[in-house]
Amino acid sequence: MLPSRSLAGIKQRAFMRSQAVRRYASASPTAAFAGQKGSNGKYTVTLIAGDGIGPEISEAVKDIYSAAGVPIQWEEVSVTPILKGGKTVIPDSAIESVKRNTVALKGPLATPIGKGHVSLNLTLRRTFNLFANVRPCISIAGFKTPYDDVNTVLIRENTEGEYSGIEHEVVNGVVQSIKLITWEASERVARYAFYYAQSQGRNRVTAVHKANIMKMSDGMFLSACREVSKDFPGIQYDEDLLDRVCLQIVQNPKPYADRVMVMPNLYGDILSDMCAGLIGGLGLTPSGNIGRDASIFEAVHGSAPDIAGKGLANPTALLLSSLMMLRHMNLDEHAAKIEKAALTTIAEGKAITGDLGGKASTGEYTKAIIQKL
Ligand SMILES: NC(=O)C1=CN([C@@H]2O[C@H](COP(=O)(O)OP(=O)(O)OC[C@H]3O[C@@H](n4cnc5c(N)ncnc54)[C@H](O)[C@@H]3O)[C@@H](O)[C@H]2O)C=CC1
Ligand SMILES: O=C(O)CCC(=O)C(=O)O
Repeated sequence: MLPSRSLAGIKQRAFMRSQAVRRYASASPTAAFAGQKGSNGKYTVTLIAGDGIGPEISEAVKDIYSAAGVPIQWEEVSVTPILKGGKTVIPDSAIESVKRNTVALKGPLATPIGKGHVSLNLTLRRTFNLFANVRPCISIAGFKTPYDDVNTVLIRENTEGEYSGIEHEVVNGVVQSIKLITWEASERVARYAFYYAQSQGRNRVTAVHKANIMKMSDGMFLSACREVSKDFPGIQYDEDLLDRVCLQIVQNPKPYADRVMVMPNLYGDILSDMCAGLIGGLGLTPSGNIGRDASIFEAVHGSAPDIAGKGLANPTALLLSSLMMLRHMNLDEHAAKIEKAALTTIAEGKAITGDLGGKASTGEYTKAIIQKL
């Protein structure tokens, strides 16, 4: 089915136009937050602390939120996988919590390499049909990196593609991994990317692909993007090859400023780590997994086992992810206050973590942010 101009779609476009432009925004027309404050005046948000550095950076976010008086109470759940009917699944209590609260903040979850249980990150995205993964990558003013003008947003299809998890051995020594692309998921993420661009004042959407090689799968992804682009005449649309984008953005990120790039799953995973390198590393890049019934916010980075438990982790990426969450919950004032304190702390450079060239521990950096609130 090709996308149509429904009344609901027109209403949503009007709604999104009325939204203010915000830096780490989630722009989620399909998952408008409908949570209610409890009798204590607070919203309940699910917290999955995660593995490796997850507990340390989650603690930092909790401390900053307490100090800033954010009206949120955390419902901490464990996602330690359990075996059910021969399958690895996430405990029902965690699933129920996310369903009930419709928003969650998630620390990184480790996945065994080449063996063991399936990725719980991917399981969560599939369980809640979190179809768009929004990954803003924006230079931090005052923090010196080779470029100071990176300002792009990657939107990654988040439920299928190369991460469909359909793998099998055909015969001994021959394995097959299926890249599944559907029109429905491609159209849905493309539409979200255009909504996002429109609501955030970004005037261009680029579909990133390898349809020269994967003519049918990426070819259909592009067709879906082209169809959706017709509904957004005010937004420029173009297409570019993934390898060219990688080369060009590391040589000169300026032409990619103010645009949104939408792409299949794996490309978004890799390109977002590469873009993180342009602004100072994985300690700085947030993301939001957006769905219709729930949204889960998490850093782009993983569990960083090499530094876990040493007080070296930079909590900024998780903190900025949580600010996307606050904006999704219409708690913009709280988000703006915390964002200013964090970005000023980084720009000052006196109390920054080792990954940014500083000497501060996670705790010292957290305290410096709290002092600025
Ligand atoms: N969404 C998620 O939960 C993700 C989970 N993972 C999982 O995480 C585990 C580790 O993956 P890696 O490939 O090592 O990637 P990673 O992102 O955990 O670490 C890559 C490098 O960046 C550094 N780093 C990452 N976050 C940092 C932070 N906040 N502060 C300071 N330095 C930071 C690490 O120390 C490491 O040197 C794997 O099991 C992987 O599957 C990986 C990516 C995303
Ligand atoms: O699930 C994992 O362990 C890695 C996932 C990942 O890198 C991502 O999709 O962001």
